[in-house]
Amino acid sequence: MGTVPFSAHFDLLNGASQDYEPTKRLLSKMSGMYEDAEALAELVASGDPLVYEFYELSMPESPNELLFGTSIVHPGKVGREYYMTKGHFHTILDTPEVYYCLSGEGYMLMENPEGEWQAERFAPGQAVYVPPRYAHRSINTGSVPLVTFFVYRADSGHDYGTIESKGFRKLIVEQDSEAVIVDNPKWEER
Ligand SMILES: O=P(O)(O)OC[C@H]1O[C@](O)(CO)[C@@H](O)[C@@H]1O
Ligand SMILES: [Fe+2]
Repeated sequence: MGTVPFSAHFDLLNGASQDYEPTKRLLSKMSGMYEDAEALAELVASGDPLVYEFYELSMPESPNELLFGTSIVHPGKVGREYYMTKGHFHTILDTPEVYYCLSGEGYMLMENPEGEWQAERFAPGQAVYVPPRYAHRSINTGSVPLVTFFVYRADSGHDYGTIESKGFRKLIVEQDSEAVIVDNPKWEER
């Protein structure tokens, strides 16, 4: 027996769902993921801000099912680096994902184990395809929440370990009031 048809509501502007509870990621849950450890410690000590949250459905972990929901990355920076998600590879590396931007602005930063990388722009109405094998991280470069709707194969799984230990090859930072993509100075060392 498979799942039964259903529908769910997600607000077009803020991504919130009346039907589900969000998972919240506070900055303290991301230590080591931003380049400026001192700025991170100060922010955590002065209130531990909410960096992002997501509404994700619970589905059977089957290749015949899809998982979907909304992701909300709040505006802000840690040092010069914009608020972002942890980012992950899928445990089943060959599974892709689609993100559709509902509101806000930013980037989807992607890289594969072969070292190819790309940053695709998020703006309302813009869909981003994350191909198989690409780690992905949403980054909010704007001043309002970045809201996206995502869909992926329900058995894909999340592999956070690689990104937690090595980071991404690139960072998106504010320089002269602009969002720019720079090399991650710590990437080679680890
Ligand atoms: O899993 P991360 O990297 O913390 O990012 C969260 C977002 O990515 C997803 O895992 C989907 O890829 C969602 O659950 C959530 O919106
Ligand atoms: Fe994903």
